[in-house]
Amino acid sequence: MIEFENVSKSFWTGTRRKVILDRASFRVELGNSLGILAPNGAGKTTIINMMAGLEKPDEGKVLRSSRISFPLGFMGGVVSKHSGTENARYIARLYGLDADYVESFCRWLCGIAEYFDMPVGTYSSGMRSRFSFSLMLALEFDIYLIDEGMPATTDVEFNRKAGSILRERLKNSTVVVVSHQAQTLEKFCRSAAVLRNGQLYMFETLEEAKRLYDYEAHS
Ligand SMILES: Nc1ncnc2c1ncn2[C@@H]1O[C@H](COP(=O)(O)OP(=O)(O)OP(=O)(O)O)[C@@H](O)[C@H]1O
Repeated sequence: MIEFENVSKSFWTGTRRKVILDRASFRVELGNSLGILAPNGAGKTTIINMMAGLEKPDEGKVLRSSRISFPLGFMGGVVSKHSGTENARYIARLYGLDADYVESFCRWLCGIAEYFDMPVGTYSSGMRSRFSFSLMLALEFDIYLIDEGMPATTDVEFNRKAGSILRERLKNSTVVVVSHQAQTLEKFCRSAAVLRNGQLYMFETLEEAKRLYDYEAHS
């Protein structure tokens, strides 16, 4: 579970304070995949980073009691001068997993041929996206964090393979997806929330969340 307890977060832009969350409290429960709808710049990435523990709230607490992934696309743990193989094996060991399995799973899924043995710094942005998505799916988490603002892959075959593995994984785990469009959430999420005026409004269904989101967009 991830629980936000009275969390406030804002950024000072030099002229004003940009509020992302204002004493917001909500929970992500295991087994209830959540989609968060918010317009661009509202703070989707910041919230995902707080869930992952990469960013701290200004006030309040973020309680994390499950195995929570790094955000999809996050390359913080990946060393550019090392190859895909070396990174996959190193990260497998960090998570206490079988390095042979993680390496071969990533090699198979990301489909970047000989580049898997080349330094990650030489990868194109599409290759990097495929590598980080593959790595995330090779590790086992209870909650997967996906920021659709991250570079998406344009490789149709990869998207199909990775999408079906993610859907399979979601039978036993939970996902949090943030997006500015409801369509992205439809595939993965049962419930949904709308980020608005520093609060996260939770709904049981995506339909209900869409109603508030569309109303906001047109008012
Ligand atoms: N370190 C920072 N200092 C100042 N402002 C910041 C900082 N980080 C983010 N912001 C601002 O906070 C707001 C929310 O940023 P965030 O990246 O979380 O939004 P987002 O909803 O993910 O945006 P997008 O959909 O465009 O990716 C933006 O206006 C951004 O410019």
